[in-house]
Amino acid sequence: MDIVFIEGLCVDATIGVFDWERKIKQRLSFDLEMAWDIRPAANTDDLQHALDYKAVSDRIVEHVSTTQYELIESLAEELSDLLLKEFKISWLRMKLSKPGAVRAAKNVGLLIERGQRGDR
Ligand SMILES: Nc1nc2c(c(=O)[nH]1)N=C([C@H](O)[C@@H](O)CO)CN2
Repeated sequence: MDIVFIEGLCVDATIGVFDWERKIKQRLSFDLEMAWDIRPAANTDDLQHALDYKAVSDRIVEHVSTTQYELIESLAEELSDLLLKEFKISWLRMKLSKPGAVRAAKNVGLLIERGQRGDR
């Protein structure tokens, strides 16, 4: 299976478990790998047959900037679920980074895989 990817998609979000976090925006960053057979798009040279990384990126920005969660786990789960359904993606790997969360760390976050990868 082929992969369509998005790296370093940054969105400012209201997210966190502490009261002060509800009053500010914090930068989140997303790296996504999404299973997709690219041959129909390649054979037709038609975006209709491609997994449109711009449309996926726009959807992520819209969802993250219009919702509020305490845990990044909740956001990751909801977002991966809606991407799988809305874009008919069979499998994805999502790295969700909250780089400002721990002062002593360069980065913290989650790496999740959802769906069925299919043929490898
Ligand atoms: N596994 C998680 N651990 C923590 C989270 C989280 O969302 N998932 N969140 C926090 C705080 O909101 C933190 O980001 C503030 O510094 C702590 N641990």
